[in-house]
Amino acid sequence: MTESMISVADLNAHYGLSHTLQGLNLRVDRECVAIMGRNGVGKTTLARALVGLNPPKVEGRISIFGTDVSGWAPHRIARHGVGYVPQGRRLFPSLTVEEHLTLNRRPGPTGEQWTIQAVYDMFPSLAQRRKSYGNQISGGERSMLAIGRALVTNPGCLILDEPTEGLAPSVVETVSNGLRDLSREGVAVLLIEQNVKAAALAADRAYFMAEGQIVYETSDKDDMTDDEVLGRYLGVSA
Ligand SMILES: Nc1ncnc2c1ncn2[C@@H]1O[C@H](COP(=O)(O)OP(=O)(O)OP(=O)(O)O)[C@@H](O)[C@H]1O
Repeated sequence: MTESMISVADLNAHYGLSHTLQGLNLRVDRECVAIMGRNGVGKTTLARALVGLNPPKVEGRISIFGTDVSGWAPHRIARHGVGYVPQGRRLFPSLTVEEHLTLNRRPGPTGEQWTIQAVYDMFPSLAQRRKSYGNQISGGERSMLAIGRALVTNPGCLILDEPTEGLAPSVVETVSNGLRDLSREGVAVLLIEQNVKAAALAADRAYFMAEGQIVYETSDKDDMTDDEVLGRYLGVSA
């Protein structure tokens, strides 16, 4: 059997005495996989561990494209072909929309198809704001720019931490459809998402996370939005 694009085995993370990730296992192939879970269960900690932004203590194995990247620095993981859309977006107030894209643009494992124009085609409102600075755009535009900035690196794997936060429903749909299409083109997409409808639209499979572990896995879209399932594993409803 060939190794998955992302493979995580027995991942543990600690913040001081707090054991945040507790022996977590997951895999992502050429598909879109959602991670769903309540606030504070460790979703961001997981995303950060995958891209090398570690809390004080992390143990376990993280393999990306068949290479063990455990302990690698974030820039090395990025160069390996991993795109990351962080929560909080981390944009630069002194750079324009276009400069954010230009500075990050490079060919990646999937070639060069994600040009700046391709990002503008996906998010037309960014094209209109191309000369605006990172601190002069709306929350939704910030999310779009953070996604665009990851896409122009032409990643082979894309990790997104609540990318639809702050987006209008029509743009949520654009993003979800875009992520689904990206996975169809062979990119491994790991989508942390609290918007269950957005997750179900984009994802082929979902992991439900609670207290630092995966507690449920499904590839049934109805399950992903089912009130009984969501209530049982996440304590929320769709
Ligand atoms: N820098 C830190 N120092 C200490 N504890 C932290 C730190 N960052 C996160 N934690 C704790 O680790 C746990 C997991 O946090 P994390 O941000 O990974 O959760 P999350 O599932 O992404 O939550 P949310 O959906 O609210 O973003 C929480 O209890 C949080 O308080």
